[in-house]
Amino acid sequence: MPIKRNKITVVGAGFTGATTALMLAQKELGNVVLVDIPQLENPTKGKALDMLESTPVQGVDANIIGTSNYEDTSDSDIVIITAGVARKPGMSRDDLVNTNAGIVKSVCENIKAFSPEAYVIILSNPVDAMTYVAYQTLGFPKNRVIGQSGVLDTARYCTFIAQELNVSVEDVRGFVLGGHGDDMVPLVRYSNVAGIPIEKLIPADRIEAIVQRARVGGGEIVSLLGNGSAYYAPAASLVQMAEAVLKDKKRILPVIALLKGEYGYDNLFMGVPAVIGGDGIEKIFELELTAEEKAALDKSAQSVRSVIQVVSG
Ligand SMILES: NC(=O)C1=CN([C@@H]2O[C@H](COP(=O)(O)OP(=O)(O)OC[C@H]3O[C@@H](n4cnc5c(N)ncnc54)[C@H](O)[C@@H]3O)[C@@H](O)[C@H]2O)C=CC1
Ligand SMILES: O=C([O-])CC(=O)C(=O)O
Repeated sequence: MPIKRNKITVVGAGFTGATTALMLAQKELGNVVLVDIPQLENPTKGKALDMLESTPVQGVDANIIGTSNYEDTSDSDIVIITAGVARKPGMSRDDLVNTNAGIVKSVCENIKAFSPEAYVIILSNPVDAMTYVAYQTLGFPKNRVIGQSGVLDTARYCTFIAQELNVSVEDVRGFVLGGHGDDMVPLVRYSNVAGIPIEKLIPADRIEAIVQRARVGGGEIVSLLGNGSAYYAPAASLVQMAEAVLKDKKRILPVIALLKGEYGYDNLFMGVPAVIGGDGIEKIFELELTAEEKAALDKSAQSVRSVIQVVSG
């Protein structure tokens, strides 16, 4: 059998979807199929063709097509779901729940029919609840249904730490647990710069300010943009997750996973550190938490549960 390029479908050709498609191609991770609704078929084809025409300049080999026909997505290795509405200033991610649940459900019915073996990565908000909707609709095993929140939240947190210390982002390690809402839990105790705990480098009041800014980092961008939400850092996060699966990298990334007792939660989708490799979510890492950290995580879990309740009827 000849070796073939990976096939990656990106559903939703808006800001996050189009940016993700371009970044996937730029990293030569595979051929990309960009899907949007039939009413936007021509603009979707146009975006894909424009991206394709950038490949000779960049010296990368990746086919990119735009479509509204799921037959074109058949047998994708990975499907990334960005379809749905984005929030505007004054809205919370949870305000999108009913509209986006309908969209994610219909998208997943098509994925199930055309790419039954795919690994599926969900971005649409409120993303913890949308990962639940995807899991319910797809009926795929839990290792193949992965939500994106923690890679982005951690990237924001690490950006602010690097800015504070004026050091390379490459040397900053931190991560964020919990739901993708304003009560997410950046774990200060497990954050370091070149192995040095940040508590030894940054005063407590500045750490608290950084944690708070990371928690509302999505809202900061929404306020600045005025009509939509972040897309460059979210797309980069999706690409890192897809790359970890496609190259079986076994990266430890914070992802939204179905918890079956881990951290004391049962049947809840929420952000936790996990090994991401060729079989999707291969292992969830459980960390010891202080009483204060666990209380913060319980609060975040409660927020996620209440949104999931809206869509679970
Ligand atoms: N989890 C996370 O960290 C993040 C989540 N998001 C979420 O991602 C979603 C997309 O954001 P943007 O790309 O900025 O929005 P956008 O409005 O630019 O693009 C969304 C696209 O989805 C398409 N769409 C709607 N229904 C569809 C369907 N049934 N099938 C295929 N395509 C469909 C729309 O036509 C539109 O082109 C939003 O829900 C946003 O809140 C955005 C950034 C980060
Ligand atoms: O804030 C939003 O609505 C989009 C998002 O999830 C983020 O950028 O973190």
